[in-house]
Amino acid sequence: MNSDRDLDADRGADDTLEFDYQPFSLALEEPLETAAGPIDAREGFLVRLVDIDGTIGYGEATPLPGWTESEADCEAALERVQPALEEGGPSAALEAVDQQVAARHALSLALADLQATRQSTPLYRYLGNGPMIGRVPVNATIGDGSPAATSAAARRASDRGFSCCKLKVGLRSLEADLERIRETRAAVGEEMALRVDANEAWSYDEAERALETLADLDVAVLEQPLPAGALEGHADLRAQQSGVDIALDEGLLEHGVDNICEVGAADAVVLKPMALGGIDVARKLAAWVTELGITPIITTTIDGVVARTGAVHLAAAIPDIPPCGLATAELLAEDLGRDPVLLEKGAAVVPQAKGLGVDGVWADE
Ligand SMILES: O=C(O)CCC(=O)C1=CC=C[C@@H](O)[C@@H]1C(=O)O
Ligand SMILES: [Mg+2]
Repeated sequence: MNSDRDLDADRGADDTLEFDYQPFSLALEEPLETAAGPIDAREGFLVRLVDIDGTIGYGEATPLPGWTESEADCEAALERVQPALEEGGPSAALEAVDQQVAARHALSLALADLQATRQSTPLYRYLGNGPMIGRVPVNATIGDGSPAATSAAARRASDRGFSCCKLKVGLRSLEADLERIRETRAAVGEEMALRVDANEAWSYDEAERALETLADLDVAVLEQPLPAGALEGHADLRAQQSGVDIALDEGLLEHGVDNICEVGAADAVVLKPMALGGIDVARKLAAWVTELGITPIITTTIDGVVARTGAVHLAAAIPDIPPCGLATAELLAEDLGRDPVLLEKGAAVVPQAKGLGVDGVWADE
């Protein structure tokens, strides 16, 4: 990717970058029930960089307990950005927030949006220098609920053209979850790709038992069945060769790519740019795991329009990306501004305007 070095090379113009941030709070339509607890609102900070010509770059930090630094640590990191920019430019500012992934995500996204906007190129092309991409495939995200509610939600997704659904499991007994998946498969037919995400809730025995039924029900991916620490356990599940891919999400944050590869713990990894420190970090990880034969899946942490759109551009910069967890706008009851990403037949239509393609989000604009 072009990097903040481009901006540093432009120093002069960038000596006068102005950084600012605004807090926000977004309610969800209804809580997303996960095995790690419900997510009912998302609080964070919208950030903005303005250069001497008035060109703007937006970023978003939406900390999520368990996944990123706390809101207080995030805000403290954002406070360090302006002085660091004045001292040493964009690289120094990124270094000042290096240990706070949500804050770094916000700043690096604002820098990338600014630079892509200056180059009059959509963010995904600035990131990847690749071909024009019109759309990226996305999955519907379905929280815990009764078998009837789960299968009805999957059916609605199918009617809207989604060809992949991810179901949250792990809040009820294994048998009850398997019943939900059985009913869902019956409701959507065999064309729909199904994934399940247990958010670390299962024991090894439960996961092993589950795999047999999941394979019978043609579930494509089982995400984070065991606690993040259980690297060998995930490797053992993979060794069963059930036909169901094992994906690591929390486990990637805990162990990193090298350790996962060493023991062969994953067929796929879930990359949440806002929990990894930025779309630049996530993109490098995606390229690295692809080389190693592991599939990257891009998702959000149920964020506002700025971070979500950044994740769509990231997915568009990755060749042959499988369905990604990017259809999360509809889980929110409100947003920071107009969504430039249309969802059409199970795909996100990638904005082709310059930069992120997000505007009108700053409170006094
Ligand atoms: O991947 C998706 O379909 C949407 C994002 C998603 O599922 C998650 C977002 C935030 C927190 C988590 O509970 C969850 C996940 O574990 O992947
Ligand atoms: Mg997950």
